[in-house]
Amino acid sequence: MRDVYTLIKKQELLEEDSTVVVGVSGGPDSLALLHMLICLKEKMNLKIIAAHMDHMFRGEESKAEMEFVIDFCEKHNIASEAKQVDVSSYAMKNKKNKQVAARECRYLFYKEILDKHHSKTLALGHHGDDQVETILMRLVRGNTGEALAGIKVKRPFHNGIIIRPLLRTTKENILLYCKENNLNPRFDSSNEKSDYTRNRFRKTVLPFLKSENPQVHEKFQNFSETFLEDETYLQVLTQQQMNKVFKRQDLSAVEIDIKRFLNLPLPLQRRGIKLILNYLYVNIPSSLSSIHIESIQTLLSQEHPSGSLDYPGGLKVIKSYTTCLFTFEHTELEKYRIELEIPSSVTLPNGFIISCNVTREIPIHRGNDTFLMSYEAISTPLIIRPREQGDKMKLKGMNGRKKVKDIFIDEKIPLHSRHAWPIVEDGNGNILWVPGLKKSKFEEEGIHKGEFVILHVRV
Ligand SMILES: Nc1ncnc2c1ncn2[C@@H]1O[C@H](COP(=O)(O)OP(=O)(O)OP(=O)(O)O)[C@@H](O)[C@H]1O
Repeated sequence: MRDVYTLIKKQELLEEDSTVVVGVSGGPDSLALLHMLICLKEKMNLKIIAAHMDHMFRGEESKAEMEFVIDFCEKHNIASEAKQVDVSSYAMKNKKNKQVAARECRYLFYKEILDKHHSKTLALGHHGDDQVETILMRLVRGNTGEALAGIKVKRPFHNGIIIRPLLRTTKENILLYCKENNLNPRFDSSNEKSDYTRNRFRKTVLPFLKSENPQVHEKFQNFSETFLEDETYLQVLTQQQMNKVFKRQDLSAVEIDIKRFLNLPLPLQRRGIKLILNYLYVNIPSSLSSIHIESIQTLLSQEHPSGSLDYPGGLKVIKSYTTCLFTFEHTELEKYRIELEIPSSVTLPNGFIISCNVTREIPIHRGNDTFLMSYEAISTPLIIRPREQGDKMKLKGMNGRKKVKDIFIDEKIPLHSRHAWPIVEDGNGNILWVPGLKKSKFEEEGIHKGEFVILHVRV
C-alpha cells in the first residue's frame, strides 16, 4: 500500500497528533482504509474514530453490518460511532431519491461525529476505479471546469477537510489487501443495483481501459491533480480580470461591460460566465451544462446589439448595446395596467412618475416628456401599461404606424429597461404616447382655446 502512503505524504493529507474520523461502511474499500490508518496510528500518533451509519435499507442484514464494524473496531482497539437512521422515511418525507437521501443523512452524521471528537479530518474510501468512472461520467454528461477533475483527494468540509487516500489505488489492490490482511469485509448486494449509470461504466468501459493500460487509474489521478491545479490558477486569473468587467454586482443582478469582456482570452470568458452564474445562483443548478454557458458566449459575441436568454429560476440574461445584464429582477416589473384618473399622479414600478392635470394654458415648449390633448376629444379611460408584442403607434407627420419596438431601438433604450417602460393608451386602444420618447399624432397642435388634459412624465 505504498501508493496510499505516498499520496498522504505528497498531498499532506494527515497531520501528526491529529484525530481522524473514518467513514466505514463495512465494505472492502473503507475497511481497507481503516486498517491502513490503524497501521499508521503509532507512527503518526493518530486518534482514529470509525463512523458507521446503518441506512436501515436491508433490515437484519444491515444491522449485522453495523455490528461487524463495531466488532472490528473493538478487536483493533479503535473507538467507533454507529447510528441507525431510517433513510427510506427521510427520503419519502423530503421527496428525494434514496441514494441522495442516504448521502445527506451520512454527511450530517459525519458532521456530528467530527464535532463530538473535535476532529477536522474525515477520511473516505473512494478509490482509483471510482475516480476513472467519475471523470468519464462527467465528461459524457457535459460537465465543465473543476467538475472534470473528478473526486478530490482533499477538499474543505464542515470545519476541516475530507481526505481520500485511496484514489491512487485500484479496486483489485484493495481486495487483495483485504485478503492478505484477513479483513473479511461485508459485501452490500444492493450497492450493485443502486447506481445504474456508474455500473454501466464499471462493467463496460473500465475493463476495456484496464486492458489497454493496467495503470490507467494512475493516469487519471495524475490528470485530476494537474487539471485541478491548472483550473485553480485560471479561476484566480478570471476573478482578477472580471473585476475590471463588472459594472454592477449585487445579490439580484450582475451587469458587465461587453467590450471589456470580449477583450479577455476565451478561456477566461468561459470561466467569467461561470463565475457570474455561480455568484447569482450560489451554486450553478445541475440542469445547466456547457451548452448554456456557450449560448451566453454566443449572445455576447454575435454582432446583433441586443437579445436575451431565459435561465432556470427566472434568471434573464439581457444583452443591450454595450452592456449585458444578468438579473432576477424583471418579473414583477413586467405586468401592470393602471387606469389614469384625471387629475392624478402615479408612480410606476420602474420608478417613473406620470402626472395628469387639466389646464387652460398650453405650454409653449413641449418636449417628449409632456403630452397634451383636448379634454373634450379625449377618449377615456387612459391606460398606462408596459409594451406588448406588436404595439404600433401613429406618429406625427407620418403615414402608417411605427412599431413601438423600433422606437426603443432608435432611442437605444437598453433591453432590460424596455420591459417596464410605460405606454399610454386611450379608451379606443390608440397608443398616445411613449413617455419621454415619442408622441403620437393624437397630440393637440396649434393654438386652441378651452380645457386640455396635460400629461407629464418625470424619470
Ligand atoms: N454506511 C456508511 N457509513 C459510513 N460511511 C460510509 C457508509 N457508506 C459509505 N461510506 C463511506 O463513503 C465511501 C464511499 O461510499 P460508496 O458507497 O460510494 O463506496 P463503496 O464502494 O460502497 O465503499 P465501501 O467498499 O467502503 O462500502 C466509503 O468508502 C466509506 O468511506
